[in-house]
Amino acid sequence: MTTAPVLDVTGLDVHYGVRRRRRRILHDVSLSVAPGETVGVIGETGSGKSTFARAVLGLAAASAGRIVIGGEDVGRYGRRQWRSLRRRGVVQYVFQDPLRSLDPDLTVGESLVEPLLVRGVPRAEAAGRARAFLDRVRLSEDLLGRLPGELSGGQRQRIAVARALVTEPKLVILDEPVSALDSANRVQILEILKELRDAGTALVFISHDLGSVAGVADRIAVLYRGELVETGTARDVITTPEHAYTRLLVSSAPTLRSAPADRVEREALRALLHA
Ligand SMILES: Nc1ncnc2c1ncn2[C@@H]1O[C@H](COP(=O)(O)OP(=O)(O)OP(=O)(O)O)[C@@H](O)[C@H]1O
Repeated sequence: MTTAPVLDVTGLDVHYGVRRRRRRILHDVSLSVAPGETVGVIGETGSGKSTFARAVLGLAAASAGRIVIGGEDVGRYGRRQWRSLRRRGVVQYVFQDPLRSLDPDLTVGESLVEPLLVRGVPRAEAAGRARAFLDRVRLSEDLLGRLPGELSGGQRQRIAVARALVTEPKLVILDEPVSALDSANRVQILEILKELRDAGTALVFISHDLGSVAGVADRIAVLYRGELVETGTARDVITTPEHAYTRLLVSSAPTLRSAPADRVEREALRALLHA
């Protein structure tokens, strides 16, 4: 028996600008994510990663292609339908800047409880679940009464992760969730994501850093100049990268190689890419 994908993107094109300023940012991007699967989307700056996240969340308009989330074709969804999709716990998101994912006027407790109340969970149960999630992201209950502005960057991002996952949505899009954090916080959030992944939510983890994605993702999709040039299991993409750009990424990530990166090889790959 095959299970239906929780996210199914086919032939996605996104353009920005109008008339002579119109530029194609994404071209013919197709990606399918199974329930409970973690897919890493990696690419250099400007390759279109955030645009992909925005299109999947209905924040950037597709000029071609189809996006199906949890069995719903969201192509023509308006703002209200998107809100309903999030409220029904189908899709959630975490951005690089946690202040974009959190309401600055809600305390940590309110931020965690609100999505549960909206879904009809009784208040006492919602409060209990919020506390349990604080524990899962390794934060103390003392923070429940604080506002996002009264937390450190790492604490804020953990709250953003907890808020996105507290309703146990089918799909969470994480756009550079660890890029703004120091290395200790980065490692902790990656550990937390690994644990939460095992709870059954599908994650799309977007990052420019192959090293961050490698330990969390089941599959990796490589975006280069707006096109997906390679998709495969994390192991295959890292051990036998096919596209020259992927080989360059792998050779530039020292923690993924047993031997030090070879400069001559990297220069040859760059030359190949720009030929
Ligand atoms: N609102 C916009 N209007 C016009 N062009 C845009 C807009 N947003 C992004 N772009 C352009 O689209 C391209 C892709 O941007 P995007 O933010 O998706 O890249 P990215 O891979 O996420 O990069 P980064 O890693 O730096 O965040 C870039 O050339 C960017 O300048």
